[in-house]
Amino acid sequence: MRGLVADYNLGELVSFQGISGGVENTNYFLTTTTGKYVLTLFEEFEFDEVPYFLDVVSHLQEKGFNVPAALFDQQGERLRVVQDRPAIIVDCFPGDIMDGTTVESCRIMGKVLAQLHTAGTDFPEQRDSHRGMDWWRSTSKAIAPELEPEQAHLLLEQVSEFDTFIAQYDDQLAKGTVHGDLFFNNTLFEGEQLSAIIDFYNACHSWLMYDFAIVVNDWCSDMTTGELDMDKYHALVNAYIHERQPNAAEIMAWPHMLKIAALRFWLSRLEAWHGAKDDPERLAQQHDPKEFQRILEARVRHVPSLTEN
Ligand SMILES: Nc1ncnc2c1ncn2[C@@H]1O[C@H](COP(=O)(O)OP(=O)(O)OP(=O)(O)O)[C@@H](O)[C@H]1O
Ligand SMILES: N[C@@H](CCO)C(=O)O
Repeated sequence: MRGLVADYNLGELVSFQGISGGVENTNYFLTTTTGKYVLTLFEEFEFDEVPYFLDVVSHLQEKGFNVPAALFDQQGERLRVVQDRPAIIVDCFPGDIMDGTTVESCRIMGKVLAQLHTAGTDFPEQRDSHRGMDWWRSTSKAIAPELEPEQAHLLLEQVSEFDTFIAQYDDQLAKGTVHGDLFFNNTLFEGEQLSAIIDFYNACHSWLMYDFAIVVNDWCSDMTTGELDMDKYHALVNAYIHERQPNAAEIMAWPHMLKIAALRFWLSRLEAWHGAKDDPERLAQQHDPKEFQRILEARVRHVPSLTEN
């Protein structure tokens, strides 16, 4: 670690500490004589896949967002290899992960999400999601036999319903560069102020309404029931719409996007859960798939309108 830090213009290493929060990458807080930083080792991507994500973040940083762009070492490299993994160092932002969302934080997120979507539309690179349509079609077929019949039916039925919808309306829905995983635990707040958005490693070129739905499902749902907290929902949705008005097809797509966004995280959690089931230590670190099963079931029962708030 001392040798790595010495390759950057960050002064000398004082201390470092592993971060236990994440599930996808390996992260460390670094304290040096010039400040605090975060080292990320990418566990899911090979070296050549990482530059896209670094370019997304630097594009958004240039547009004024508080996002963690990779720092350059003394050779002018921002992507390194550490312990055989691609690795970067970024600034450590002030603020904390909230224990839960509030109506006010939802309002802030709605506004900033619409601004992020607008800022991402002129990003020149396009990358399909590695957890997009192809992935959920094949993974749902692979996971379904492991589920109770009722759950398997829900999963396969929803994938098929979305296929039918998107075949007809895809070209009418705005696409752009989106975060893809903007859960509240990927934001830092200092009091009521949003101080940073982190973890852009699910960024991709996709439907803006899909990204909007990912955010609403996580920020506005009661995780124990899956139901929406309507005060949070109105705050987030109204703030978004105030900044970026969805077109008629996007408004019609809203229930489909909320359902498929819930399914995507139900499925990724199921996949991770099944992958870890023989290793109790890894299993204990996994997010609970049931939370997103309940959110999907709640969205199948009812989706509030996007516009009549
Ligand atoms: N630039 C940063 N500034 C401050 N804290 C950070 C920064 N990057 C990461 N962290 C801290 O590290 C934690 C894990 O980071 P991150 O969410 O990127 O990991 P991850 O493995 O991708 O997590 P997950 O997959 O669960 O979303 C964050 O919750 C946050 O506490
Ligand atoms: N936000 C994801 C984990 C990281 O991709 C989840 O909660 O399932």
